[in-house]
Amino acid sequence: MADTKRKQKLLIVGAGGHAVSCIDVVEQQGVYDILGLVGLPEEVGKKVLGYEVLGTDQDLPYLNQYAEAALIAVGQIKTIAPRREIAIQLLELGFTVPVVVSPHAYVSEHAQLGAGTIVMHGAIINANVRIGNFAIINSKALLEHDVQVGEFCHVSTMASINGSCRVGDNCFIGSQACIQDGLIIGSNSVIASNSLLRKNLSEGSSFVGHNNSKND
Ligand SMILES: CC(=O)SCCNC(=O)CCNC(=O)[C@H](O)C(C)(C)COP(=O)(O)OP(=O)(O)OC[C@H]1O[C@@H](n2cnc3c(N)ncnc32)[C@H](O)[C@@H]1OP(=O)(O)O
Repeated sequence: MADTKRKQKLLIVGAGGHAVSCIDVVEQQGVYDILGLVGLPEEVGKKVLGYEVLGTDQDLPYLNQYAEAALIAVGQIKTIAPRREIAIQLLELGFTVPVVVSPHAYVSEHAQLGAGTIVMHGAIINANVRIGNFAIINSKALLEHDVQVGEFCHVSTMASINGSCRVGDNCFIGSQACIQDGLIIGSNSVIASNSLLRKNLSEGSSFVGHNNSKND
């Protein structure tokens, strides 16, 4: 018998590069039908991978009639402000904010993912990992056993967060950064791509390079 179960409609909020990657993950996951995107005024009408930018964030109340769920697909490097503002708006309007996980990622059954979080292709999330709401776990990122990552964090492509690390809220971990096991990274920190972190970081830190020496 044909599968008549209707897929839930999902709105993609954001229409740039990160949105392109998010669409691919949503399509591969196969759980939602993408209604379209929300973008900047100058992006309205353009198509991204065949999906139309239907309006701006001003149109979210209207679009909510046609899509129950929404995914924030605005990227995040130096500031989380746009993602946080959109999250507040979506929750106030009553959108559901699902967890989106690529079928090409490995997520342990013993891991917990917060609402609105996306896990992209090739990521590995090992046992006992806990991730907060609205995080981006980008392609091929590795979160090892017992890691905790707060809300609104972006763990970028191929970054490695080793066992038992604790990352606060609103952090950016750049592409291919490596965090030694057991470290604590304070909230609102930015770690540049390719960095090697061997010591804790206090809240609001900006870190570039390698802190190899005990005297750093
Ligand atoms: C799928 C995706 O695309 S996800 C996105 C993936 N992208 C990334 O991971 C890259 C993210 N960006 C970074 O890591 C940036 O370096 C940031 C955000 C930490 C800092 O950016 P900015 O504030 O613009 O700093 P800027 O690029 O001007 O560099 C400042 C200085 O630090 C140096 N620097 C910056 N990044 C690095 C790095 N990763 N390693 C070594 N040195 C660096 C620069 O050479 C520059 O040095 P100078 O002042 O002597 O010239």
